[in-house]
Amino acid sequence: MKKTRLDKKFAELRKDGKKGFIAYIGAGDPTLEDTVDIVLKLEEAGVDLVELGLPFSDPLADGRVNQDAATRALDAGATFDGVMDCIRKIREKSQMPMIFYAYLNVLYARGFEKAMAEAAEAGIDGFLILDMPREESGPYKGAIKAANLNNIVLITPTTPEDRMEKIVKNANGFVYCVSREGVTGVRDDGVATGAAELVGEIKKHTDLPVALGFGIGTPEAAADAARIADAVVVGSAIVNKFHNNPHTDEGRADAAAFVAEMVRAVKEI
Ligand SMILES: O=P(O)(O)OC[C@@H](O)[C@@H](O)c1c[nH]c2ccccc12
Repeated sequence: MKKTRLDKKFAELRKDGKKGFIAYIGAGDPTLEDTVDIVLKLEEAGVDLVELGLPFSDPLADGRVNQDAATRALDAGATFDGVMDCIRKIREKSQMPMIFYAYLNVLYARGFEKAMAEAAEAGIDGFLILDMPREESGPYKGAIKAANLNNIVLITPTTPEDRMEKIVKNANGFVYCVSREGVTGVRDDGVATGAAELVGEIKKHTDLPVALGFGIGTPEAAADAARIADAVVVGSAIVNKFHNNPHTDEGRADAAAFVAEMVRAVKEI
């Protein structure tokens, strides 16, 4: 596999002894034009990698904030083609690594191979297919590889260790460690207890970087997560901030400043 922008970014972070900051937003929330603007603002804020959720009507792993973001995107008319155009527009201005978070249904409806080829051509570096069990992934793995895309996988606190070993063998790019049970969403109790052990377990089975996410929404929690893992993922807190702020240059700059503060906390540990 040829190195993607994502592979290069993690190699660079490792070399510099720095932790990564990963921001999640819903593609098309509130519109696809806004997504172009928001992604560029995230890059300016120092984010290393952006995860874009492909809007889907039944996002079963997502909490309220991300569900609402997907609904706003669908209501505003975000389509698969529209999202690809949005990625192309971002790529005219940015080479920041970007991956898609997707539910299999959306890709299956498009035609899985076609979806992979189109996303890669538009400038996406990888996929995390949220509801694809390892046991069912056989027919899809080849298409992800053929498009030279990273195949990111999820490990959760309920993943048994023998299964964890098999899941990470399939992965490249990084492994996403879900810090707690349940769905996405900010919690006010900081990083879940047990997250450090879980990251340690994962690292027994892979040399890939491990990113820790779920429930992180403050600079303090982000720094705590960065002490445990190679990268930190923040989703709902960022989605919320961009949604609740006025959709003006000033409002966007304020939301970006909130992100920059968390990035700083991660880089300074
Ligand atoms: O929102 P949180 O709690 O900050 O967690 C990150 C999360 O939003 C993002 O990584 C994500 C969005 N949708 C998902 C579905 C499954 C796992 C992870 C995700």
